[in-house]
Amino acid sequence: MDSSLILNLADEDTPTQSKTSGTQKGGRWTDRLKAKRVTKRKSIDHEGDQKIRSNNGNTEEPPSKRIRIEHETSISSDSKRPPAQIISSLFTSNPAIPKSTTASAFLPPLKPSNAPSDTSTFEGLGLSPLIISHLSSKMLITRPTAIQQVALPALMNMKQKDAFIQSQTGSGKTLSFLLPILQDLLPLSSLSYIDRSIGTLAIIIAPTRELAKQIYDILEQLLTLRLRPRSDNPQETFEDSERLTRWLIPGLLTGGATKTHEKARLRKGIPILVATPGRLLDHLQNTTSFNVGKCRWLVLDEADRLMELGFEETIEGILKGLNGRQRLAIQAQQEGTSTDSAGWVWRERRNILCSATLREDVQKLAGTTLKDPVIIKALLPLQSNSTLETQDSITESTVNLEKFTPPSQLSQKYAIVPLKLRLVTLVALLRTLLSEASGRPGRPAAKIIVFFSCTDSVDFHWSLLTRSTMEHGGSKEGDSDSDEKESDNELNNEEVKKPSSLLPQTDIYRLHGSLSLPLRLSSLKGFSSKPISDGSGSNQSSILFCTSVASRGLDLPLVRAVVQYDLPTEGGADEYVHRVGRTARAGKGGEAWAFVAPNEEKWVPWVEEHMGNANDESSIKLQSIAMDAVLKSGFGGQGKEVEMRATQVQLAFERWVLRYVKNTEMARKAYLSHIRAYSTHPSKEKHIFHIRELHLGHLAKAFALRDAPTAVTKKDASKQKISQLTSNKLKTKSGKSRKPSNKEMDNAEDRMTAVVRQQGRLTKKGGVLIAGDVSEFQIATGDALETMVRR
Ligand SMILES: Nc1ncnc2c1ncn2[C@@H]1O[C@H](COP(=O)(O)OP(=O)(O)OP(=O)(O)O)[C@@H](O)[C@H]1O
Repeated sequence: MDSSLILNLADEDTPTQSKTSGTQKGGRWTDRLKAKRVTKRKSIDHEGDQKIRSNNGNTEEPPSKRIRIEHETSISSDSKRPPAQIISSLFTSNPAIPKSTTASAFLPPLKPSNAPSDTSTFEGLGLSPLIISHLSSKMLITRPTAIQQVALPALMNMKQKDAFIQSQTGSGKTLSFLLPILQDLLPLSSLSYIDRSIGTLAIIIAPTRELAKQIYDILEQLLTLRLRPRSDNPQETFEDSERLTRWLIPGLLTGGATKTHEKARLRKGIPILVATPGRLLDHLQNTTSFNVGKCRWLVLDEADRLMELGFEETIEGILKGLNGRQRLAIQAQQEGTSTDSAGWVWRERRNILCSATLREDVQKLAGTTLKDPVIIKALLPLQSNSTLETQDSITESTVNLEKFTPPSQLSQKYAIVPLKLRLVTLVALLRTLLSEASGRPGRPAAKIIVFFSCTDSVDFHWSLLTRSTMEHGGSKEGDSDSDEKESDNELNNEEVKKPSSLLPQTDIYRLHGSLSLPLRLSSLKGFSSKPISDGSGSNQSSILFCTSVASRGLDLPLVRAVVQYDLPTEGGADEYVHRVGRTARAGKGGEAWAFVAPNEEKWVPWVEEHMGNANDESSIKLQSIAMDAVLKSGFGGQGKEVEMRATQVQLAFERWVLRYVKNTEMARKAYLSHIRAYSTHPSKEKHIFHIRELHLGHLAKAFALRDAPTAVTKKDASKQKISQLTSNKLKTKSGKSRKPSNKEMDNAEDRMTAVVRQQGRLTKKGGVLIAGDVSEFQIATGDALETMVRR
């Protein structure tokens, strides 16, 4: 084996001091290198004990030193010398978990705040019987939610003006505006000349393509509406009757199709249009056949997101375009040059803004878009004496009246997890959440969403969990090199779904903004589709790994839990509420989990305070769950066995990362991107999330790296130039990348296992790791992890 192979892995845990003390001046370079290695190994032996002391009264190294990782560590393929990687136990040298946050009392879920009403009916609100019957027979919607109770009468009253709808996540805002639009347009079906060439009568703007598609799908469902049979023929069924909504063609303008294709559709006429802002403005400016002169409704959905994405000017352009075209259309009719609208009743366009929050920027948008708006919102929590209200203007008191809160039935939990243990705790938590759903006949399979900080982290964790196994090689395709080509192991950009052997009967999907639109849509469709039975009576569960791209507005049915593995870097507490709002929708139950590092514990009271009033008895509280309990329920076993199993899982991940250079590079890229994302927390959150507080060596473990991968200096980190730093690879002398040998990997693992065993944390019987109580662990497959936990 080539003894000149160099692993350019940096070691953040070795004090800079040790580098200097181990520096031998003069002599041959090989001697200098040997001296450096000896110093290095010594420092590794004391890793953890010297660097970051535990909470037993010992001090921690100042944060500024922690992020200085400056020297390279060499690795020799000489079997007598263990590779100089950091081989640390997962369970030592972790910062203390504050006692107050190890576990808190069970908080019983409250009455749902976004559920359909028990008492109110759609009939009572004045909705057409035709629409009511369609809602109940085709969409299984029988009673209105709180926001629908107040929005429908207000919006169906044509004397009312522009409106602002504000309500919790999952409370049914979409139907609050779609139903009044439908009720308004339906009577036009009886006009003799009506067909799709009437042009666009209603436009709904959504900030992203996914949201636009979701609204379009609901609209399509609504527009399959049929009128009652008009003939006396008893043979004719409701289904056979003429569909008088046939002219009400829904359309989607998101830039997904070619412009020529979109233009052709617009020329034919699209009476109800769902669009993203940029594409809509483009057609308003450039497509002369786009007939919007008679447009009666304009809805801006997810207004807060529209503002965050910088669409303010685009929306101003859209308003100008619509107003201009309407003026021209009226003028043409007055001058008798228009023939398509004889008898048409012109009506001023009604503008509606929907948002879960009424922040300053949303108020600004309301100011430019809405004329004397009425505020429509449901005061929550919805109790028998609660009020539903409309107000005549947006005032300061309106804005401050309520904080943006998640649905009250949502169970919100958090666990304080040291950085080194994040990865294994995530696996344990997912296994627990899945196990609660599996194996129980009649229960639907679990759907879980996991949020990561950035695209690279999503891709890395997706690859890691879907390709690694507990088999010795750590890689799915097999143990020997011949079984698996490195190229097969690369991330395939066309793939969004894969099963995971660590999470039985589960497909993992991924979603982020760097995927193409068709892939994003197919990922969402796959994740939210009905679970397929595997023939044994149990259903396939699904997990979605995603960035914040999935936090707003997406209505993914029956999501059982939302896990915020990385807390939001943008959008503060509101973003947290949007993310958790992907579960507990329309009165259903749900769980939200947040991973909090020990140094981030101030986040908990901070987010609680932002969601509710601290002095109020009914203020929102997050329940603390001890990390040990999560590990135990995920991996099973008693006492130290839990730690042993977690260690085995971590080792499997590390093996996979080391197996191919591509894997290592993916892990490093994700690690660096994560640090970069972490550094973007706004300054007002720096007292909670400061990059100086990140222990980079421990964080590396969370990316299954045995070392912090690069020479990250404090200066560089703060300047966010991390990505530009040299990436570390196993290199040959000639500079070519190579993967570590099996021996190198085994040596590293033996040392890690030895560290754990020395501390009395690992027991071995006949070479087999022992497990305790099997019944704790409910998932069963033929995988090695299951075999291990069942022993
Ligand atoms: N009256 C109702 N009864 C039962 N389910 C309903 C009712 N109205 C809406 N829903 C369902 O509730 C879910 C959430 O609706 P919707 O997506 O409109 O919520 P939202 O308030 O817009 O949420 P977000 O703020 O997260 O975008 C959807 O699956 C929808 O079909």
